[in-house]
Amino acid sequence: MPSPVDAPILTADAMRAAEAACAASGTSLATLMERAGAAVADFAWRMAAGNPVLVLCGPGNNGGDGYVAARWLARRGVHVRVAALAEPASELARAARRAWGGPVEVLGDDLAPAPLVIDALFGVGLSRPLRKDLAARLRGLAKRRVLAVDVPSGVEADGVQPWAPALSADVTVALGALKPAHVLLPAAATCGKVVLAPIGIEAQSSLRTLPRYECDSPGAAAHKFSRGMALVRAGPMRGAAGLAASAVLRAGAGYAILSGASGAPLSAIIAEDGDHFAERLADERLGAVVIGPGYPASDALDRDVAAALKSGRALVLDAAAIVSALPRLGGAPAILTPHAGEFARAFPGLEGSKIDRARAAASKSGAVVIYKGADTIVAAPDGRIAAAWPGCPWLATAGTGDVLAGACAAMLARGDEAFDAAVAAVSWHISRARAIGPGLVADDLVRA
Ligand SMILES: NC(=O)C1=CN([C@@H]2O[C@H](COP(=O)(O)OP(=O)(O)OC[C@H]3O[C@@H](n4cnc5c(N)ncnc54)[C@H](OP(=O)(O)O)[C@@H]3O)[C@@H](O)[C@H]2O)[C@@H](O)CC1
Ligand SMILES: Nc1ncnc2c1ncn2[C@@H]1O[C@H](COP(=O)(O)OP(=O)(O)O)[C@@H](O)[C@H]1O
Ligand SMILES: [K+]
Repeated sequence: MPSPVDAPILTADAMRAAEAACAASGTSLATLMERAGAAVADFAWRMAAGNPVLVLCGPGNNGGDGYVAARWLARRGVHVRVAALAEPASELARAARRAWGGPVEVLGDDLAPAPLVIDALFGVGLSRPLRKDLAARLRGLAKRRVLAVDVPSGVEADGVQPWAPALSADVTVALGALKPAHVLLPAAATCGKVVLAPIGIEAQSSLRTLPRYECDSPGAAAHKFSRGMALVRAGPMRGAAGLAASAVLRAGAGYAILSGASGAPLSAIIAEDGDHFAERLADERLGAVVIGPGYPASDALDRDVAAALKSGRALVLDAAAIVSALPRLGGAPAILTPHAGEFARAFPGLEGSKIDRARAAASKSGAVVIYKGADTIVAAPDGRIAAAWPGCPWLATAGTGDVLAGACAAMLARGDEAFDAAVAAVSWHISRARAIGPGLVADDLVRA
């Protein structure tokens, strides 16, 4: 289910800093917790639809949010029970429990379930995986509707550790901002629908979810060259380059040239056999060049990559062209589009979450990196990052990456700077895939 659009994503440390800044500017943490619990209660009230609710509270402030939510639900007439894993360990959580004032059951093996379970056991403060006995007890509550407070308990918020929650959520209420775990696998797949409760925190972040894709119509005075010209270099597997060239046109550029192929899937593409690549690279109207789709590592690829780099054009480098170009990029405007295998070859030894690794790759290469996959991350060398979860799983089929490379070139040729072009291309790709849905093959993405 789509995440909130263009929403801030904060790590646990950044969240704590935002929380502290909020406190320093006069909004107490107790107020934030009150807002958080009230927001959770609001979503829970709608989800429960009149049915009883069971709130599971942990020892920290995530548990504190749970006690507050229970109080608000009871006030709205919901039949709500609370079960605690342990005594509250923070002053805020203790106060929230006192204010709840109702009975607190023990989260033991014999705990009776309820149609809606609110998971307020652990949030961003989780410091280790869930104990096996607790995980087993929680699994006994599965098959109920689950609303997770901030993150499903057991998930590490920064998305570095692959720890699994015992209960997958139907809805996760992200407090103040999204966390990396909401947009990175494996955790993201356990969050269900993620909704954002702003709670009044100033959540500034250069790490955000994808904006909505918006396609501007060409201006009334547009012509094919003003809409942008892109050149796709074909390797031995012509079909891949043909998909990329088709995507150049479908994603909104006005003119596509396929160099090194005698035919193209669309008649509108200028297909050129023979060696006119260098000549085309010199065309002043050229806005972007794609190399890599269907072009395995070879001396010929290295020569073409070198020529493209020398031309100073904005480049989209896919597959083997990424490793070929990397040592020679030198700050040239470029978008790299590696999938996981290509990323590991191009950027070995990086650590941290997928976001951390994408950020490091962009900073190291000086290029915009689209680290593809079900949880695609777009990273710019200046630190801007866009997270594309959830994508469209129907894209897991051959040739869709070639289409994405062509779409990147279209956005560059239309005049976007590299990060904006990459973000627009990823949004275009996913929105198109969603519109097609079941049975999608890569060619469908570039049909009318
Ligand atoms: N940011 C904001 O603006 C706001 C944040 N708010 C809320 O606060 C949440 C963060 O609260 P938090 O920092 O108190 O941490 P939390 O997640 O409750 O857990 C820490 C406790 O769990 C324990 N513990 C850890 N791992 C464990 C394990 N595997 N198994 C067992 N125990 C384990 C740990 O103990 P220890 O590690 O010391 O043993 C400690 O006692 C945040 O997610 C949001 O819901 C809102 O209230 C208001 C605005
Ligand atoms: N499970 C998935 N869910 C969403 N998107 C996916 C999934 N698997 C792959 N994709 C997307 O599909 C595309 C596949 O690209 P790639 O692996 O390069 O394929 P190819 O080289 O065959 O074109 C990428 O844009 C990737 O993000
Ligand atoms: K939780």
